[in-house]
Amino acid sequence: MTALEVRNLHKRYGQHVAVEDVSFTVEAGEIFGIIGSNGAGKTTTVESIAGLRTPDSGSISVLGLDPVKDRAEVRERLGVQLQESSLPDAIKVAEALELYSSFYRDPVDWRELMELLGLTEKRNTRYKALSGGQKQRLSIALALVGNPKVAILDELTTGLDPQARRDTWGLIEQVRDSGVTILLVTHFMDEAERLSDRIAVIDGGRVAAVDTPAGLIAQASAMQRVRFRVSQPLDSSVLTELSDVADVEVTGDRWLVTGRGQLLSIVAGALARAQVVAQDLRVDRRNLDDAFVAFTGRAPESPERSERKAD
Ligand SMILES: Nc1ncnc2c1ncn2[C@@H]1O[C@H](COP(=O)(O)OP(=O)(O)OP(=O)(O)O)[C@@H](O)[C@H]1O
Repeated sequence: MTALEVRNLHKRYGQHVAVEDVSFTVEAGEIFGIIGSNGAGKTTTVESIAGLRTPDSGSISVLGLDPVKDRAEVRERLGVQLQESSLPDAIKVAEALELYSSFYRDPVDWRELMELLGLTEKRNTRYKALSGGQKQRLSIALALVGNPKVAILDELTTGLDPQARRDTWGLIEQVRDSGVTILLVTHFMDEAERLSDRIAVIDGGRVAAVDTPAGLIAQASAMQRVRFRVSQPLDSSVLTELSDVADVEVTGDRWLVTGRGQLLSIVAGALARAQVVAQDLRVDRRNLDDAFVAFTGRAPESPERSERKAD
């Protein structure tokens, strides 16, 4: 079943085109990642889905509803955690959750949610006194308190330390397993790769690619690299004459073979036939960072650069 459908979305601010042409479909129960550099158009896209911005053209369907025409119904079914929450400094954790739950027809038990997100101990703490990680967890709780079928999480772990990021990922998987479809906006490749069932790469207001993390990596890196060391002489023609091998580099006793297909077993077979024992034989693992560079021509941002202490 389709949970979200975006077709030919276009949005400009004055003369500046923020979203040129974005289309994708999210199936119910998926974690669907949206990755892209700063200014790629991610937030404009998800805020249009949430009905917070009105597209200039294109269509959006959220569980069969139009976010602009059916705003009230969409609000009931869609939970949104945006980049910056705008809670008053003086509001306490429990007050915020109780207040937000009163906005919905069929909210979850906010006390259970507070417990699930590890905030019960902080129930009487004012918003301004929470740490970065606690504020983040509260904003996730507020996005989920209305018992949504679909949740939008924008820059989920920006500013969290590595442990808090991993804890948050575990939590999001739990939320997905409870049946909520999740649209996850991030510019962190490790987060997108770890959590997403499928990912859209957005670049310059357009969708550059949509696939599973493994599919994106495979699309972007047809070439593989195999490394090994040898302690005895080896004639490079043993490898260069293989049809799947594109290049062989030798530095001292270190060999680097670039090629296609099942390169590791092809190289291992050739070495065995030449009766050469290779040490440290390994294939370079390609990751989503490599795929991102291939699709956008830009390096992804690293989490460390935007990290601040969380708890
Ligand atoms: N309200 C606005 N008025 C004018 N320009 C805007 C507005 N909102 C966004 N933009 C511009 O539109 C482009 C897309 O912005 P958007 O926030 O959608 O990108 P993003 O991919 O979410 O970026 P980031 O990762 O930095 O949040 C950017 O160039 C941005 O400066």
